[in-house]
Amino acid sequence: MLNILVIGNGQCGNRILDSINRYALGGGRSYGKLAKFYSRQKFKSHVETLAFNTAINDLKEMRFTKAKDRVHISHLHGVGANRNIGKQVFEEKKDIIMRRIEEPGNFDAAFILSSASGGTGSSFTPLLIKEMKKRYNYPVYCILVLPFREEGTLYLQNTAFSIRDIRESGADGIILADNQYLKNIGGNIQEAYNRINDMIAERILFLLEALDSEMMMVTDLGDFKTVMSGGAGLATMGFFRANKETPVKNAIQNSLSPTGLLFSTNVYEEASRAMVIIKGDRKYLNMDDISAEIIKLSEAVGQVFKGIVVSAGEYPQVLSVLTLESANEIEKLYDTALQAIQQEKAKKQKIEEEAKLDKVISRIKGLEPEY
Ligand SMILES: Nc1nc2c(ncn2[C@@H]2O[C@H](COP(=O)(O)OP(=O)(O)OP(=O)(O)O)[C@@H](O)[C@H]2O)c(=O)[nH]1
Repeated sequence: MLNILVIGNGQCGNRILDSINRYALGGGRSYGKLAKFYSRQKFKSHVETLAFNTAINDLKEMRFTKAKDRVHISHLHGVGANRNIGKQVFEEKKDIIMRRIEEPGNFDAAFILSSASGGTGSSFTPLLIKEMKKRYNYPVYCILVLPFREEGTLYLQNTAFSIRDIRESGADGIILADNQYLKNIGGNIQEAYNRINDMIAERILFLLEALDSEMMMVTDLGDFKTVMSGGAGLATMGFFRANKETPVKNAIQNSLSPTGLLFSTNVYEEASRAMVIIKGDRKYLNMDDISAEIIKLSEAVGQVFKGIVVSAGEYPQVLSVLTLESANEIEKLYDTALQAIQQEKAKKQKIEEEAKLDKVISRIKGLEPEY
């Protein structure tokens, strides 16, 4: 049995973690009130979850995560998208945070969930990973949510710097989910968040379950590590749940297409290594079709690990994990972020100039005009 630690940092990270716990408790949102009392989760692995936040209200909003797993790192009501303050708070409260991570014992792997663009999550995450990599020798993966591009200059510049910081933190890989890419999901903003969070949660839970399953064709944590160590340190995930009419080869294709992916990429051009896990009843798993799809992918990508989990009565479900050697979308995001940084810099200069003007004007302080 695998020992897994899942941490959610900041509001976005907390909410995705809560969605994971909701699924693990059996689904429906109405389960929430009971979570605090009947917190027996249906994880196959031994999974510990922890939520960190500077804003107590974000932690209170969680409904499916045990109260003892929600850790308030007190600092006003959040750090207001300021990563410098976030970093300072982390350093001040590092001992409390690391003690909480230490408590449940050792792990086989950890996953840290966060937005790239807010203040708390995006500043805590790289520092936390750095600290964990210093102390423990298990892999630490980050699941990073990119902002809607119209959310403003501060969020864009935070994204550019937090991706850089996480890459430099020693993280064993960054799995990207992009709000902008997933925004067509429909509904108002809260519904869109919930659905995006559920998509991420579903993929993580499927991955954890599969890595801890008896497989007909085996992929394990070792293969996952190999996949994640490929490419440029960035990855994404795809998933597709077939119905009776969907042949398994279409389910595989869909998990690799915009229908299933969490981030905009052409996997046949940008992926560097992949893992494809297929679960379902034997009668739906046509091995020739599966092999043909995997060969097609490995001809484009290079190394593809294939796992098959037999599950009686189920239509095929396919999870793909892909590391990327290039990411056109990230290049575009950095172009926009660069403009945002320059805009913020120009604004600051203007404020400084105005301050100079204040000084000039203050020279007549206490004086009256003489006529
Ligand atoms: N997918 C998804 N994105 C979210 C959610 N909540 C916030 N975000 C995104 O996260 C970014 C803001 O980061 P937050 O996680 O709210 O910020 P924080 O880490 O709590 O930091 P501060 O509030 O500044 O202290 C924005 O780009 C939002 O679009 C959510 O529930 N789901």
